[in-house]
Amino acid sequence: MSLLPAFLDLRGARAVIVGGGRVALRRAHALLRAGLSVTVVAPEVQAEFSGLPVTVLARPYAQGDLHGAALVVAATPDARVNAQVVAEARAQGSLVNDAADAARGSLRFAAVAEEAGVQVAVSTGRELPMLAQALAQRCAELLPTEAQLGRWTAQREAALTLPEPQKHAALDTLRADIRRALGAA
Ligand SMILES: C[C@@]1(CC(=O)O)c2cc3[nH]c(cc4nc(cc5[nH]c(cc(n2)[C@H]1CCC(=O)O)[C@@](C)(CC(=O)O)[C@@H]5CCC(=O)O)C(CC(=O)O)=C4CCC(=O)O)c(CCC(=O)O)c3CC(=O)O
Ligand SMILES: NC(=O)C1=CN([C@@H]2O[C@H](COP(=O)(O)OP(=O)(O)OC[C@H]3O[C@@H](n4cnc5c(N)ncnc54)[C@H](O)[C@@H]3O)[C@@H](O)[C@H]2O)C=CC1
Repeated sequence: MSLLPAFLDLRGARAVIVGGGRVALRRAHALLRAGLSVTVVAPEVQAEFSGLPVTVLARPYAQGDLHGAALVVAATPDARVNAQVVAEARAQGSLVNDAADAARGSLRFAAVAEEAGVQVAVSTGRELPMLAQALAQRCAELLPTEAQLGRWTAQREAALTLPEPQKHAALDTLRADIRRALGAA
């Protein structure tokens, strides 16, 4: 069995992060980049949170804090608290990540390479973040520039307006150009 590789559009959805440490901060950045509205619940939060557009509830997690959250992250060092968060999230049908024990949650975070909307996300299917990061870094070296993406997109759109068999030929040429640029056989 493998995980479902998918990219979620959760713009505007509510996310709750329980815990305010280094891991919570990384998760907050990822969720904000994806347009979610983030609330952090933790008695103490990293100073960097004050510069982010997040709502901070400066207290320990309590049952009910996850109400209305489409996505939940449990990122405290206390396995019992994380388990309560995962249970509440699952009971209300939210996606949930347990930062200390990924197998308990329904969502794992990936290492990501990104350029102008092209995203390559790596999961190792286990807990080997250094491999995920190294793979994402290699992928980042292959990502086309925004200008190149613009040219290829325009080329494809122009090809789609052609009648057959010119359309087919133009798409084949573009496919070959892209594969050559990326060093794909
Ligand atoms: C299962 C998973 C969590 C999930 O997604 O549910 C997980 C688990 C664990 N990570 C640990 C440690 C660290 N992880 C990082 C960094 C990243 N970790 C990420 C993903 C994942 N980490 C998921 C699996 C990914 C996969 O393998 O496919 C990345 C890719 C994405 C992200 O977190 O945003 C992100 C790079 C972000 C970037 O580069 O931007 C650093 C910092 C660093 O390296 O700089 C450290 C500290 C150094 C170290 O200890 O290595 C520990 C030990 C904890 C302990 O000490 O107890 C566990 C738990 C365990 O292994 O039990
Ligand atoms: N997935 C990953 O990449 C990694 C996961 N981890 C795991 O994630 C957990 C958190 O790691 P860090 O962020 O480094 O920890 P940290 O020690 O920097 O921060 C812990 C945070 O949890 C908060 N907290 C403690 N009890 C709480 C409660 N009852 N309710 C709400 N908040 C509470 C603290 O106030 C603090 O903000 C660790 O247990 C570790 O096992 C650690 C490193 C990487």
